[in-house]
Amino acid sequence: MSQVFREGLLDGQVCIVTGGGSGLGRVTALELASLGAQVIVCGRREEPLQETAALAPAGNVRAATCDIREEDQVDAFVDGVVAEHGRIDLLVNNAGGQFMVPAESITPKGFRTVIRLNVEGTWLMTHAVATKAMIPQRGGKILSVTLTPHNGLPGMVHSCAARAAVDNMMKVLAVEWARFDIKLNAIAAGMFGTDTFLTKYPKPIVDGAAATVPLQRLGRPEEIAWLVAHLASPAGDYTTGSVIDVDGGRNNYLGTWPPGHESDDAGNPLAEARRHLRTDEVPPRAG
Ligand SMILES: CCCCC/C=C/C(=O)SCCNC(=O)CCNC(=O)[C@H](O)C(C)(C)COP(=O)(O)OP(=O)(O)OC[C@H]1O[C@@H](n2cnc3c(N)ncnc32)[C@H](O)[C@@H]1OP(=O)(O)O
Ligand SMILES: NC(=O)C1=CN([C@@H]2O[C@H](COP(=O)(O)OP(=O)(O)OC[C@H]3O[C@@H](n4cnc5c(N)ncnc54)[C@H](OP(=O)(O)O)[C@@H]3O)[C@@H](O)[C@H]2O)C=CC1
Repeated sequence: MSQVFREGLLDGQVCIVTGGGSGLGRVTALELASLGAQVIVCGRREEPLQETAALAPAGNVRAATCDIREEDQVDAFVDGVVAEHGRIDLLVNNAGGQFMVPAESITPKGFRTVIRLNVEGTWLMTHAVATKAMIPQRGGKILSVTLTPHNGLPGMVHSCAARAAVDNMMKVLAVEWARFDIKLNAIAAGMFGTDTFLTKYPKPIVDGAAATVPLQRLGRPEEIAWLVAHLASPAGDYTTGSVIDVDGGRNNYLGTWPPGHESDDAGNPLAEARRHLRTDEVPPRAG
């Protein structure tokens, strides 16, 4: 049962969540399912997908393997969903990722790997779902999980380039496909305490991550899932072409306010002394 939304909010919707076998994708798939949607999760590995399906009490999550980088697999997967359910209401492009290394150490193959997964994989899924289901049925929603801060993450130049491309892909398609009533948005995630996030990156970076967020904590996966559910519901019907940051404020400032050297002894932000104008200093009225 959802902690936020009413039961049955998404009854009848058919939703795909890529990368639904773990982390943000799993929690999102289960939230959509708890609201009555039929959810199909895909990823490369069968086992974690089946685990997600088993976690849905109503049995309305189905698992299917699909590597989003492979055109044939994407076509077969989307054809299968349309054959079984007749329509697709929501695609969540959540599958993605990268490795963190300094730019000068990234090989051409490494750069291509990340671009191929995040840009081409997202495009293949988006194009297949649109052409096979949403354009013919005249409607649907596509959400792509990307990254903040938008001015870039050192150590992840490939992924930052890729996610900026996806942000823009959603914006352009929101204009082109408005004539088919397809809404597309990006959800730019900050840092969320998923198993991969907590184990993949160097420990000092993970340990120090919350301190770089104005709200001083990592995101909780359900905070992505709730936004997806909101946008999937009628509350999201007028939102398209947006990049929505869910990052505890991190896109706007890399840290808390005030930083140590800009605070007084009590930790309050420094402020200039208020200047009181004398009456003979008041500027004359214009005109
Ligand atoms: C701390 C700030 C975090 C900011 C917020 C972001 C958080 C997150 O996104 S958390 C969730 C992340 N989840 C993932 O990244 C999961 C998906 N990722 C992957 O599957 C891999 O990381 C992938 C993107 C590299 C793709 O894997 P795969 O297709 O299996 O690719 P290979 O492992 O075969 O590697 C191909 C190629 O890429 C280069 N490479 C891979 N890893 C590294 C590395 N650690 N350092 C340098 N280069 C790497 C390399 O060129 C590989 O080819 P070979 O050298 O021939 O192996
Ligand atoms: N956690 C965080 O702090 C943040 C995460 N993000 C992004 O959010 C998304 C989810 O992240 P998170 O849950 O933390 O990470 P996970 O590593 O848990 O999720 C990635 C998922 O994508 C799947 N996947 C990877 N490659 C492919 C592929 N070629 N085809 C199909 N599925 C694939 C994986 O399954 P399998 O290996 O079985 O294929 C896995 O389930 C990712 O795009 C991530 O980069 C963005 C910002 C912050």
